[in-house]
Formats: sequence, structure tokens, C-alpha cells
Amino acid sequence: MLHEFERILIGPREMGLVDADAAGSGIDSFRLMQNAGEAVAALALARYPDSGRFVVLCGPGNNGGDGYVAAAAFARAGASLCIYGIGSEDLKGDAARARARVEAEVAPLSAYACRPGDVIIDAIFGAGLSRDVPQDVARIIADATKLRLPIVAADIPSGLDGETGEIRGAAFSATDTVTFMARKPGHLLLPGRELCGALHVFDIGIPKRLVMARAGKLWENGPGLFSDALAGPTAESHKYARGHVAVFSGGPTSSGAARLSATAALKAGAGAVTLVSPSEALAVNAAHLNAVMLREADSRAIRAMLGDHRVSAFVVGPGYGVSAALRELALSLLTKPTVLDADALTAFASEPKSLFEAIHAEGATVVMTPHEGEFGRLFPDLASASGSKVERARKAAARSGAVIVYKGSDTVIAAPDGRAAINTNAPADLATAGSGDVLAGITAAMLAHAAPAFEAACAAVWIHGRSGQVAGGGLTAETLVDVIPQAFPEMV
Ligand SMILES: NC(=O)C1=CN([C@@H]2O[C@H](COP(=O)(O)OP(=O)(O)OC[C@H]3O[C@@H](n4cnc5c(N)ncnc54)[C@H](OP(=O)(O)O)[C@@H]3O)[C@@H](O)[C@H]2O)[C@@H](O)CC1
Ligand SMILES: [K+]
Repeated sequence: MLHEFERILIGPREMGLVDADAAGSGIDSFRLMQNAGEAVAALALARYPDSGRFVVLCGPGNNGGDGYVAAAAFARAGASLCIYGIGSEDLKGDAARARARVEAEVAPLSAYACRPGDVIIDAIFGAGLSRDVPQDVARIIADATKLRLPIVAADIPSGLDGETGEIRGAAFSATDTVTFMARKPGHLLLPGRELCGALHVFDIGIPKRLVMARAGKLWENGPGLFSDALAGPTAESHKYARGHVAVFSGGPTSSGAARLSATAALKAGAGAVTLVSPSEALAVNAAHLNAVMLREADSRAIRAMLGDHRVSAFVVGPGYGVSAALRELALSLLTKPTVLDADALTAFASEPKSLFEAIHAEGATVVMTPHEGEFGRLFPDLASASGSKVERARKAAARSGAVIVYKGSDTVIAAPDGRAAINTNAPADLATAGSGDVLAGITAAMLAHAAPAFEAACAAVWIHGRSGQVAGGGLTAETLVDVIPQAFPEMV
């Protein structure tokens, strides 16, 4: 399990503050730049010992400074070297100092023509990228991409926004990225994650407490975030002590989704699971269930479950059908921890406020699991707002009062108090029919273990991703459910 420091993600702006704090506490900032640049050069020399030539591309800020330090290290190592820079005569501070120590000629960046055999050291833009890259940089990126040149990026591939993971006009696709002290959100969010290649985090000597002091509440998702919150089921524990999940089924032709949620909840360790079914779907549900209990959905049954202390979490939405009745049902369940998924999200598209007000008024424990389309229906203004997926999920959580699982290949989990995690273990195969229903069921099982909503959601997303890895290529929602228990041993 990763130590907490290794899981934190720190935005470029906060990293700038860490930098200033380090300088303020008497740490030599030029020493930090030297450590950074030398780490980049060391990695490149180790990875490409037979390189035709190292081409160091240096920008106008401190990322460029790292590049000049790397260039000096290549020269000392006797490697073949070319240096191209933007505004190399107008550099300031540490970058100017690093440039002054380079004896080789520095040509203007626009003069660089890629050629096969080059290994590019990308030190054009790092944390300070503030707009789309200029045309000559975009041209070099296109040429290097076409020739598939190896690229070692300093801090972050140029053109990639370290906060959002978005591409500003064009970005290098690196073979390796060497970043400093801690990863940035843009290294994990898509499409950024796919442009970083192998990501190396190098300790350049800033005390960890300074980094921790500026880090926001953002982490890579993983067991360290949630394993303490999950009381593991023991051999002696009574089935109801491991929680009882109730899942609401749709009608006879759309009952499969709820059954997937129900069986996933059971496999994820809920002590008992009941499928609550409309009378007309009882027969089809009964034909497909064994360990999951079945109960007819009438108002008496729902009242009884709300009053039964053993019933600990609900799932509503998968395959239910969008209707006013679903809105009413969802609102009536909020006295217990509830997962709202699929149709239960779309049902509130025309009146999301009524849901959010009810959640806030009730102080309800709710996890909502929207994919991109459902997120856009519930939070249309946020979906089209600029900023990162993390920011959008955080705002949605604060507004709704629910923990938001904003699904995708880079699922973000966000809590109303601002905590957030980016999930990275989901294989592409997980994007299959019924996968979301499985996630909703696992989430309810975690809530039924009495885990707080944020930790429950983080655990569920991670278990879901890990199960996807175990199930492998060609997985279906059914094979995914079967392997859920195999994800658990890796959580401790
Ligand atoms: N954190 C640490 O502890 C340490 C950090 N270190 C390193 O410092 C890096 C951050 O340095 P940084 O702040 O100087 O930013 P950087 O990325 O060099 O760019 C700023 C320059 O680029 C310009 N510019 C921006 N976008 C542009 C565009 N689209 N097109 C054209 N120009 C554009 C911008 O101009 P401006 O926006 O001001 O007009 C400014 O001149 C960090 O990534 C790491 O590598 C290490 O040395 C060791 C310690
Ligand atoms: K860079």
C-alpha cells in the first residue's frame, strides 16, 4: 500500500506555493532546479544509452531552466547534444543561471528540425503553461509524434495542463516523464495520463511537510484511502452485521440491471441482499435469483424496510425506468444510505434542486454515480464549465450534498467537503453494458459495512476497477461480478 505522501496529488499552482515556501525557509531554489534537471538527464541517459543525439528543448521559464541543467549534465557525460531554446537571452533568475552554465550553443527553438535517432528532452513548458502552445511548438510536437521520437519530459509533457489533464492546442506524447516531489492531477486525468508514458517521481529535496502543507484534499484512489474505514467481515460476524442491501428492480423487461446490482452487492460482502420487485417482475426475478432474497415492492414493504434497522443501504435507479414515481421513491429512501444510479439520476434532470434540497435537509448519506451524460443532465452548467473534472465533481458534490462518482476511464470521486480522488485502475474493458449496475451494487455493499460515503465510494470504484483487471479482456458484467471477491485480498 502506498504511503500517504505517495498518494497525494498537488496542482501546479500549489506546487508554485511550495516552491516559494521552500525558498522562504532558506532552501536554495537553484539547488532544487539542479536536482530536477540532473534527474531528467540521469533518467534519459539510463533509458537511451545509445541515443544518436539528445535534443534539449528549453522554454522561457523554470521548466526551461531544468532543461539547461540537463544539457550541462549531458555535456559532462560526453553525450552528443543539441540545445534549442525560447528567449534564451531573456531568461530570469534560476533559469538564467542554469543557462549561463551551458557552454554549448543554444539555437532558437523554431530552428529545430526533428530527425530519426533524436531523443528529445522536453523542457519547454511545465507548471507555468498558461495558454495554448505557440505554433512553432505545435509544429515540433507534430513532427516528433510523426517520427515517434523518444521524449523525456521534465515535470509534464509540454502542452499538457497539469491541473486539468487537458491538451492546450498540442502536447508531446512522452515515453517518460520525470516530475518532482509529487504527481500533479494532470498526470492522472485523461487525456493527460496517456501522454506521460512512464511517470517517475523524483525527490528534489523539498521537505515533505512543506508539500503536505500546500496539498489540497486530492489523492490517487487506492486502498490507503479507505481500508481503515471498512470493517472487514469476520468469520463469526452475523450476516446482518455485514449489512443488508435492498435493490429496487424495474419492470419485467428491464429487471436484469437491478439483479446485477444485487448480486454484485452480495459478492462484495453485504451480509444479505433483497431485490424489491414490482409484482409483474416477481416471476422473472425469482427465476434468476438464488442467494438474493426477493420481496414485492408495495408501500407497506418499503415502510417496513425503512423502519427495519437491519436494512442498511438502498440502490435505486438501474433499469427502473424514468418516472415521477421513481423520483418519489428515491426521495422516500433518503433516511438510509442510498446509491442513486442511472434512471434515478435522469429522473431528476428536470428538477435537480428538489433532490439536492432533500439531501441537504435530511443530512442524507447519498452516493450518486453519474456517467458523463447523466452528469450533464443533473449539472448542465458544471458539465460545460471550464476547469478540471475534479473541480466539476467537487462542485457537484457541494451543490447536491451527495458524494459524486463521476464515472469514466478516469473516474473522479468527490465529497461535499472537498475531498476528491482520481481512480486509475480501470481497464478499458470495464466500459461494458451492466458495468455501472455492478458498481452501484458494490457501492451499496460498502455503505452497508457502515463505511462513510466517501470511503465507501472510493472503495467501490477501486474494487470495480480491480475486478475488471482480474476478469480480463472480453469481460461481461456477469464475469465481473464473479471475480469481485478476488479484489479484496489486495485491499489490505
Ligand atoms: N516546483 C518546484 O519546486 C520546482 C520547479 N521546477 C520547474 O519549474 C517549472 C515551473 O516553472 P515556471 O513557473 O517558470 O513555469 P514554466 O512551465 O517554465 O513556464 C512559464 C513560462 O512559459 C511562458 N508560457 C506559458 N505558457 C505559454 C504558452 N502557451 N506560450 C508561450 N509561452 C508560455 C510563461 O510566459 P507568461 O505566461 O508569463 O507570459 C513563462 O515565461 C516546473 O514545471 C519545474 O519544471 C524545478 O526547477 C525545481 C523546483
Ligand atoms: K515539459
